[in-house]
Amino acid sequence: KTSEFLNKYGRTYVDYRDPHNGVKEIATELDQTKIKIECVIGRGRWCLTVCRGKLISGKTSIPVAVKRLKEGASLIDHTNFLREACTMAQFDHPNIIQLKGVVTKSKWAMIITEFMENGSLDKFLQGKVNELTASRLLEMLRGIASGMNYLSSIKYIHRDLAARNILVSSDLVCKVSDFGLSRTLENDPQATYTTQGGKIALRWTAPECIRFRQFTSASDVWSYGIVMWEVMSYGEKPYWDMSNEVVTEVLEDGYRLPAPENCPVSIHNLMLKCWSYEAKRRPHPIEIIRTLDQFIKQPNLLLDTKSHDASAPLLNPDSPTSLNEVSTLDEWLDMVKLGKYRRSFHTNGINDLESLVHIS
Ligand SMILES: Cc1ccc(-c2c(C)sc(NC(=O)CCCC(=O)O)c2C(N)=O)cc1C
Repeated sequence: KTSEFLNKYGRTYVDYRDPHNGVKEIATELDQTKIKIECVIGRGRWCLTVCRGKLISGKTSIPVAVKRLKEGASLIDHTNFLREACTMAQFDHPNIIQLKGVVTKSKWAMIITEFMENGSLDKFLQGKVNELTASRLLEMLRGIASGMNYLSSIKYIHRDLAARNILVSSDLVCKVSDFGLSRTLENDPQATYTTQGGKIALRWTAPECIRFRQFTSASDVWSYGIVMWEVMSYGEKPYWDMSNEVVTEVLEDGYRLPAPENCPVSIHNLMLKCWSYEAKRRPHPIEIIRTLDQFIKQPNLLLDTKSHDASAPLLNPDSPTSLNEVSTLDEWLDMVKLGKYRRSFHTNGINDLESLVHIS
């Protein structure tokens, strides 16, 4: 059905304005009696649950995940819910979560997908700190880049690429998830309101989206760069406990996240390219795939100097940072234009050059 649809409409994505009708056209209506719910694995808003279950077909059954929406849910919840199904039904790629079908003819509306045993990527990595090889991490990143490239090829802009919205299968294949909702970001706990009233996950969002709401596939590439940083730092929170205001300021001043601990400089350089202020200077997803393929096939290319400490201050790749040229911390802060963050350094116990040298 999906391939017919995409052939009929070409490789472009269709944004269903009325998913209540669209879902019948594009998604497979499953027989509710063939879905056996086993347990709840997650809860969204009061009306939404995510369950593990089995989809029975003939004598066999396959593990599935089931998002269920209660009958009493609002029209907006129902519309968002079915929009996610309409969106997923149009995708067909190994790194995009696969829709098995929907149930719309019961008191619970359901979206049924493949079961992703290892759950969300951020939590998976937080439980595996320093346990995965660099090539495994790069393979995961390559899969996500491949999924992002596919979305870009059918003109779908995700708007909320983040490790929390990537799912991990039992064999560690990463798949992009969380569609439909990314139109509104309503349910993303990391999303906050901008001064103009929009809702975005600021730490993952390109500057032009924050300032002008200009979401494009190039702004998805910025978010992908943050996902790269999350993966290489095993699920660390981007910009740590810096406030959203300070994050916005440091980015405008040209600062970027430093390389995570043990992250090869060449991988960090790829992140920095994804964080080019100008959208047109960011790499196309296909370039990202080719670069990662090179590093996976020739790991010796990664034997460049590794970053030795994750707590180094945010990098401004264009400014001098030599400590030989100053005699006090305040002089150094002014030299690297970090004077306005003096308080943050002091509250974090960095009061003199000695303590600064220690962290860097
Ligand atoms: C439409 C859709 C999108 C995503 C999912 C989904 C989650 C939101 S979370 C999870 N899988 C896990 O968390 C695995 C947990 C393992 C365990 O605790 O036993 C999935 C998923 N697809 O597997 C679900 C749907 C329906």
